[in-house]
Amino acid sequence: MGLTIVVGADIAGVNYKEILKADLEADARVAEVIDVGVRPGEDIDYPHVAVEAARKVAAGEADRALLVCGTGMGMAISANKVPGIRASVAHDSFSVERLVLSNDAQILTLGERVIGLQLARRLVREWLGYTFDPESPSGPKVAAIRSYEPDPH
Ligand SMILES: O=C[C@H](O)[C@H](O)COP(=O)(O)O
Repeated sequence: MGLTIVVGADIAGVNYKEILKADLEADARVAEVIDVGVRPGEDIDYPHVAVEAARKVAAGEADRALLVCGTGMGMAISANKVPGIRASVAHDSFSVERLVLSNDAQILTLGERVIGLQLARRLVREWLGYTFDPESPSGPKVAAIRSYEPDPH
């Protein structure tokens, strides 16, 4: 079964978001892409977009989210306010791998003002290929993160 992925951006990340969204829609591993904005030309501050996307993931409406702002940092900080969400910026191949395989993060954030477009596209392609294994040595560490949630589950 294909992945359902939420995409979102602020005004600083919307150009990459539109391109990455098209890449995701063309990828056979993706069943559905949910775009929470912004639309090109629209200006909504990144925390609102990040939390809307993260809530969809936390509610089980989507498997993952890809969020783009100027640096990726504000999107990650904001998304992590939603209980159960693990989000981080990752701008290199190894970090993207470990974000899923070590940290079971559901949200990848990218910075349009930091990395080139072709690297961003490559990283998103790679990101789709990773699946966390709860039986791996990283499993208990992620369980430990979850144990600090206000409502551990
Ligand atoms: O993390 C924040 C993002 O980079 C955002 O796109 C830009 O935020 P700023 O306008 O506050 O620098």
